[in-house]
Order: sequence, then structure tokens, then C-alpha cells
Amino acid sequence: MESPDNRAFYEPARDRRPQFWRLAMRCAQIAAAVDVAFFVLFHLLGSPILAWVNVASVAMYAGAYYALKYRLNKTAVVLIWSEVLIHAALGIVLIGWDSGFHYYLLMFIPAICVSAPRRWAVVALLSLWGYYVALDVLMWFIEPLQPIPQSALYVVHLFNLSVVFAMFSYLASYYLRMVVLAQRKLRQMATTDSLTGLFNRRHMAYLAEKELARFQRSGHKVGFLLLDVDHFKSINDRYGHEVGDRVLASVADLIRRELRTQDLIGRWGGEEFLAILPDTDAANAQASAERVRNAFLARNWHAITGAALDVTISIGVSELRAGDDLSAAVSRADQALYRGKTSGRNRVELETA
Ligand SMILES: Nc1nc2c(ncn2[C@@H]2O[C@H](COP(=O)(O)OP(=O)(O)OP(=O)(O)O)[C@@H](O)[C@H]2O)c(=O)[nH]1
Repeated sequence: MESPDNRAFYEPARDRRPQFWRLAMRCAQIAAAVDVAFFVLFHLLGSPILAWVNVASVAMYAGAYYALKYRLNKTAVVLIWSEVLIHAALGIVLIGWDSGFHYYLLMFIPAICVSAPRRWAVVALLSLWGYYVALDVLMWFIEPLQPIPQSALYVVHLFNLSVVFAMFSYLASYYLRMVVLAQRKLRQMATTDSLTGLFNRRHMAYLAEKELARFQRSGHKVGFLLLDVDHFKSINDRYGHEVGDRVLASVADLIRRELRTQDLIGRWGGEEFLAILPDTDAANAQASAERVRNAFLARNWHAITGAALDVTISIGVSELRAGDDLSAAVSRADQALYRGKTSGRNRVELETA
């Protein structure tokens, strides 16, 4: 059974989402601006009580904004909820249900769903529903306490409807943007290696399958490079893992720079990298590998790592053959790489026929 701790880990930490609170700050600003407009509108419509209610509202939104700024999120939530609940109720009781003040209550629905933990969300939604229905039913039985002319009521209704429409659209586009960004981040996390920024092994295997299918259809040559940093263990042992990591990141950077943009490069293992070179035969793949190897020799590793070391690389090269699967092509590159390692390292070796 899932422990409470695990549940807390797997549940999204909704109340800790910084984007949500940034959105709340923006909403507090917009709502305060709307209330300033209301102040003017109700004065013009001859409803001074509702006009002055808006002064209190602006003060509450300003308080909520600063509370959010200083991370007093609970205070801000109480202020915003109180403002909307009281303001909507006053608007409805004073000038009637047709004023459309009840629309504002609906805006809490997405906010509750996004920000509150599930159990609280259910309670909050039910309470909101109860409040909404209670106001509606109340207005079946009583007349508005400070009615305004019908034409003015239309104006207020249209104004409220338009504001709620605009705010819903804004919130919907914001949530959509949040979801798209989260998806992009997840996709990136699932496909790339965090240390080097290259594709991870799983994604390389997926891309390789696509390249294999293309090869089977069109017969275009595909080259494979298996690249392995020489004596990497001794770099770790002598200079520590942090320097080792820095070397790996630079190695990735260097390989990426020396190969073409359409080449697929991934971290295949600890200090081993795989590059798939579309439209490249073995001879050209070998030439690319030599270019990478020479770039290692030309690089000033001391400047990068702060350690007195030279980094070299051994590379095995193979070319995709008819009937190959990924592991067959990689395995021939691996055998070539092994030859490179055993014959002194810092070498490029081509697969044997
Ligand atoms: N710093 C760091 N080291 C890693 C990482 N992944 C693997 N390694 C280390 O890479 C080293 C690989 O060592 P070996 O497989 O013996 O290879 P080598 O020392 O490069 O020797 P040759 O390949 O034969 O030249 C091991 O010490 C691993 O711990 C990593 O992400 N960061």
C-alpha cells in the first residue's frame, strides 16, 4: 500500500507552484483595475453604496497583491476569496441577480481545481456551489435593496459578462501555456541526458529505428560512430567526479560541434557516445570521426577543466548493412572501437568487412 509520504511525493505540489501565484498576482491587479472602473460606473449610474464598495475592493486586492509579493499566500487567498464572495453577494442583493455579479463566482472553479489539493477542492467546490445557489434562491424571494433603472442594469450585466469572458479567456490561455510548457519539459527530460544535453540511450534507439526504416525503404547509406573517451576512469580518479562531469559535457559539446546538424548524437553509456550519420557511407563516417578525434587534440582541456590533462577519444566506425538491426550495426562499431582501444587508443578504426 502507498504510504502517506509516497502519496505526498506523487501528488503534484499544487500549492507550491510559483506560476499559480504569479497568475494570482496578475489577477489581483486586473481585478483592482476592474473595480476602479466599477467605482466610476456606479457613480454614473447613481448607486453610491456599490461605488464605495469598490474602494474597499481595490484596497483588498492591493493587500492581496502585496501579500503574494511577500509570499503570504494564505492571507492573499483569504483576501481574494472574501472580496469576490462579499462583492458578488452585495451586488446581487443591492441591484439584483440580473446584474450578473454571480458570474464572478464561477471564476473560482478553475482556480480551485488547479490550486487546491483534491480533498479541499471538493469541499471548496461544493461550498461555492451552495453559496451560488443560496444567492440565486434568495433573489427569488426578495427584491433588490437598491434597484437601478433597467437600462443601467443592462449596462452592468454586459460589463460583468464581458469582464468574466475576458478573464476566463486569459486564464484558459494561461493554463494552456502552462500545460504546453510542462509537456515540453517532460518530453525533454524523457529524451535527453541531463549532463550532456545529448539524446539519451532510449531516445537514440528510437531515432535509430526510424533511420533503419528509412534505410530499408530508400537504401541511403547510414554511418555509425561509437565514441569512447580514453582512460576516463583515471580522470575521475585523479581529479574527481566533478571534473569528470565537466569533461563529459565538453566532450558532448565538441562532438556536436564537429558533426553535422542532421547527425543524431546520444550518450550511449557512461563515457561512451553514439552518433548516427544519415546519408553517410563508411568512408565519410571515418572522415567525420577523424575530424572529431583531431578536434580533441586541438582543444585546450586545461582551460575547460582547470586540470592539467589531455583528453583523447577512440572511435569505432560502421555502416548500416542490409538486414542489420541497430544492435548489429552498433556491435560492429564496438568491435572496431575495441581494436582502437587495444592498439593504443586515440584512434579511429573502421569495421572489418
Ligand atoms: N564523472 C563521471 N564519470 C562517469 C559517468 N559515467 C560513467 N563514469 C565513469 O567512467 C569510467 C569509465 O571507465 P572505464 O569503462 O574503465 O573506461 P576508461 O577508464 O575510459 O578506459 P578505456 O575506455 O579503456 O580507455 C568509470 O570510472 C565510470 O565511473 C558520469 O556521468 N560522470
